[in-house]
Amino acid sequence: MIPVITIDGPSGAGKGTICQLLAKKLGYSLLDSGALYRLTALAGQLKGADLADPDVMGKIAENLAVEFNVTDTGVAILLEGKDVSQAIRQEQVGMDASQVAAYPQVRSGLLACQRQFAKLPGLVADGRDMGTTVFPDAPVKIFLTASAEERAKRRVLQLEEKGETADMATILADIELRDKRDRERKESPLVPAADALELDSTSLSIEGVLEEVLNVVQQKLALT
Ligand SMILES: Nc1ncnc2c1ncn2[C@@H]1O[C@H](COP(=O)(O)OP(=O)(O)OP(=O)(O)O)[C@@H](O)[C@H]1O
Ligand SMILES: Nc1ccn([C@@H]2O[C@H](COP(=O)(O)O)[C@@H](O)[C@H]2O)c(=O)n1
Repeated sequence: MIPVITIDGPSGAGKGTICQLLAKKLGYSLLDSGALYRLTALAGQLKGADLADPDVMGKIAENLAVEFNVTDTGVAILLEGKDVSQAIRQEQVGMDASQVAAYPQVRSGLLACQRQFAKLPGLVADGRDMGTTVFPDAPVKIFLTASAEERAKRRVLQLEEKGETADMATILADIELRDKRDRERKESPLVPAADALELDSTSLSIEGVLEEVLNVVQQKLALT
């Protein structure tokens, strides 16, 4: 069986950061499922599609021409051959991704693509429904949270580090809207899997979270 570690949770909880560090440490592959929802939204925008049409967006999701190329500096994400690694990180693309992610047609359109990431020696999967829907049999499931205020603070710092201006009140409102959509949608809502370990990172450093996660992984997978 391929060992899959799922880390789900709301925006800005630190999933991406921890998943990257964990995958590197264990030599596992990495699935950034949020990138697939962002790519679907961006592909829709570039094609001039109606983002409010679930059937149209579902077809776009199912037929995404995407490549993840590992480079010395990180992962280059290509959409139809064009590097969109930066473009998909824009706040507006994140908001559009959160809109189209509520459509069952989009979620089912991305399922097979996500499951193809599971390869030996193992996979670290980052998202909202990794432990509940995409990899329900994963042996290690973590649900990573932090207060909305702390997550907004982290996002503001992250944007400022990239040289962008960020308004705390706007970012907090965006985070709360995304949380609401993710938690209240009918299809694969953001909820911890029954067998997930919940970890609140509000007052933990990145190193502190990684240490706790590694402890859980070592216990569950009996790694040395
Ligand atoms: N425990 C922590 N303490 C302080 N800052 C953190 C912590 N974890 C992550 N961060 C920082 O918070 C920001 C958001 O983290 P990250 O992108 O990993 O969150 P995420 O859960 O993947 O969000 P999203 O789902 O929206 O992509 C980053 O700048 C990251 O360095
Ligand atoms: N498994 C997932 C992953 C993401 N989403 C939605 O996509 C949006 C963008 O994700 P990021 O993690 O890159 O911020 C996010 O706001 C979710 O609405 C999802 O539904 N399921």
